[in-house]
Amino acid sequence: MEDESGSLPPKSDFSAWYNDVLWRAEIMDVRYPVKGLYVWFPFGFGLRRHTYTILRGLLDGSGHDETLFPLLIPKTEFMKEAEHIKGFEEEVYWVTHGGLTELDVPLALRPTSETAMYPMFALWVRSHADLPIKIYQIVNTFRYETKHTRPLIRLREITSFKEAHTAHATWDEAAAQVETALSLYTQFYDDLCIPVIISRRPDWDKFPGADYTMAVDALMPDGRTLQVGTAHHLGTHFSKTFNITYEDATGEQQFVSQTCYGISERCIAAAIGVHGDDRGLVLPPKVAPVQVVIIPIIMKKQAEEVRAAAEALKAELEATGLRVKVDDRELRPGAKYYHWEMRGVPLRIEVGPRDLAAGTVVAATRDGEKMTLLRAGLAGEIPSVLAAFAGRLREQAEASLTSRIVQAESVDAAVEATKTGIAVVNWCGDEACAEAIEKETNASVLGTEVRNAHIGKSEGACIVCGRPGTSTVIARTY
Ligand SMILES: Nc1ncnc2c1ncn2[C@@H]1O[C@H](COS(=O)(=O)NC(=O)[C@@H](N)CS)[C@@H](O)[C@H]1O
Ligand SMILES: [Zn+2]
Repeated sequence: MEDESGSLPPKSDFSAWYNDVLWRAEIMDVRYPVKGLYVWFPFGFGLRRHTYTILRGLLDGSGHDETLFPLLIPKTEFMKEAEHIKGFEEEVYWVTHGGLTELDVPLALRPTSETAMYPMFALWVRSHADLPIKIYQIVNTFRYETKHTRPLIRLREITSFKEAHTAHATWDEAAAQVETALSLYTQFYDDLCIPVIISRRPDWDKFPGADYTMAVDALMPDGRTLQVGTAHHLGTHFSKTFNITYEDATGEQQFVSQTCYGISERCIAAAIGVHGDDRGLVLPPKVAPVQVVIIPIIMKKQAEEVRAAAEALKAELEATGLRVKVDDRELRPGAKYYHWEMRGVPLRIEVGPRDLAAGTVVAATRDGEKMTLLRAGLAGEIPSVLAAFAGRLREQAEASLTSRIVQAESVDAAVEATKTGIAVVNWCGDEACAEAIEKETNASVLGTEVRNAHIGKSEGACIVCGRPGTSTVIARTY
């Protein structure tokens, strides 16, 4: 499937680079004959698997139980929560027939699973002792997106939709769970070496049926932000609709308070976009399908010894849990370097006759650090080499984000700042002022109550009307 002809566009031409690298690094095959649906190549599927292993570990480690609900939702349930319907009625796919038989109740393909899960929550929750519920599932969901679809970014079948849903005795407990979700997401993106900005979405952008929405945004190389996660406080909107109640200590029936929080394969789009370079992917070691590639330098003499040494090293590194490949194809080394750099392999180790004689190897990390390492005890060195590489990825991404966050004291300054990144402005919270800002900047109000080490909690006059405002992030978005 590899297409060596021609070269990858420069990353500065991000849209072309992104589409091309998904093909050349064998992540996704976009030729599937349904708009917004794409095929995972095996290498890409490995990247997905390692990424979601981290996410599962964080969820399981913070008291969530993984589960699985049906894909099909009866229209009777789907149509129960008014705001939810309004928010999704233009996006939901309907199944109307089973074979030649028309269904008496049309079935929705889940766009998200509130209306599949919450009728069951009503059966599960009787007393206080049944709370909290903290479950998640990693499933495919379907949204008839009318905006420009893009692999990993805006899909009609979201293949890797991690949705968590919780139920609590009180509103405050649910609010605390939203905070837990946000710190879990921050840890997850830190594992991917991706810095994020967390903010509270304006009310017109919150999840349909939620009290409020907290969002996690990453900044992509083209200066647009990508919403890579959200956490919603649902209050009692859904528990009132689906009658999810528990008997409290006084014997009163109380509606539960709920949250839900989701991440899709956009997390992989962010890892590809934020870290990639002109030679292809640059993958954080924790998620790289191949963490170390060994290149035997085959010469006439000692060819067999070199091959054997490469295989022995592979076995030794795999024994420590690393994902290792030996590339002994009949290709010149440069072609091999190109192949694995395209696939973002964090560490390359060259083994040749000179190395055998010297008892060393030449190692190169994907960001260009070259070093000669002792062959003896090499396996013990790799984790720190990879950790240092991940640290450099994190620093570079952090620097790239902060260099594109600009405090803007006026609408004109916000127009300039949002051409390349994120403007931080004071906004009074009035929708009319937001519309004025969005119109002038051709960007969006991402949110308020901003949480990011580099963005202060400034207060000051709204840049439109002059009334008291608070710091708000503005950016062009996907
Ligand atoms: N069409 C899409 N393609 C890829 N990812 C998407 C798409 N729509 C939403 N997402 C991602 O999925 C996340 C969760 O979606 S959501 O609508 O905000 N929230 C929910 O559906 C809630 N039920 C929480 S699970 C979003 O933050 C966004 O990162
Ligand atoms: Zn204002």
